[in-house]
Amino acid sequence: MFLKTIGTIQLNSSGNEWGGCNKYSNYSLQLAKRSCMYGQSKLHLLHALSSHSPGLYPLSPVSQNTDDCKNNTSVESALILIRHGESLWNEKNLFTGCVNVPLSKKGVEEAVEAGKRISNIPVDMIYTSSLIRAQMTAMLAMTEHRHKKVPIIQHNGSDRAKEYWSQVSSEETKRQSIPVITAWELNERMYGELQGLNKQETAERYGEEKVHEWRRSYDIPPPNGESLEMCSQRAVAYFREHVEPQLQSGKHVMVASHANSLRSIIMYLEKLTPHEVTALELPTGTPLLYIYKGGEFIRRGRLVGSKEAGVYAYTKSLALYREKLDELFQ
Ligand SMILES: O=C(O)[C@@H](CO)OP(=O)(O)O
Repeated sequence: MFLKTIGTIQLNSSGNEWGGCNKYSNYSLQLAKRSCMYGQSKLHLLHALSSHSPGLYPLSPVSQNTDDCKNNTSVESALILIRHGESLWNEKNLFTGCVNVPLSKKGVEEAVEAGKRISNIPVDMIYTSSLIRAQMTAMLAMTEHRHKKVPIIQHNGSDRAKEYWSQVSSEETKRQSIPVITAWELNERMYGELQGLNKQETAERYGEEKVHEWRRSYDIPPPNGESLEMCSQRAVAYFREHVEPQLQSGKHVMVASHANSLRSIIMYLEKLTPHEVTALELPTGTPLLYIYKGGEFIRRGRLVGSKEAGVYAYTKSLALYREKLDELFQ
């Protein structure tokens, strides 16, 4: 039912005007253009694109007044959600959960392909789970981004690691970087005693219905594992506490995560019921784009589609961003 809903979404390219931080960005671009006219290098234009969101790196504190931020309809930011590409255990049809399995060759190709689809969408910050398949996906996708910023995984082992090991001493290098935050809260649901078992064999042993219940019901956990509801309690809480404030401050964010952690986040974004979420399936390596504005998340484009244009309907501001990339990197 959910997929059907997605399929009927009306694509609208004449959408929302970008404001807030993006006005800042447009202003920077105008300044940069003027600098170019006066014979200075294209580097200025690059600076302007880099400062799309001011105070990007190190992470700037966002407003404490969440209600003000939420209601601020002049701020509009992009949120990309992406499930990792196929992993070596997806390939073997094994329950994976929190086991830290890398991408398969096909998964690597899916991540690169996903990167092409989002290559014209601004990305200021990346959040991934602590699992390598999500991190590989994000890193590989960013190799295709036209802006060519460098994603830098932030150390998070200790306060010293956070503050000292991740230091970068050049402002220009910082501007050309994208901070990547890893969080265990975005990990795949813990599949308990099913981890490492073959999905088909498990269905034959316990019955299709039981296994489907473990895999897709909202509140029934697999043996000694997490239900979607339990997974959602940590993943959605993390999203609300860490990702949403960045969007509210005008930053464009990509979240690379997993089938079930993302199902729970999408359930929250789209206000799905526990019944509706049971029908939500996310293919590997397929990015989804949302626009955040005035406390609302608006999905742009469809869940499936082989071409960038088929996946995303650009807002005016996204189109402007793309135009500037064209100018820079033709
Ligand atoms: O094995 C897993 O970790 C997940 C995602 O691949 O499987 P399922 O589709 O059963 O939620």
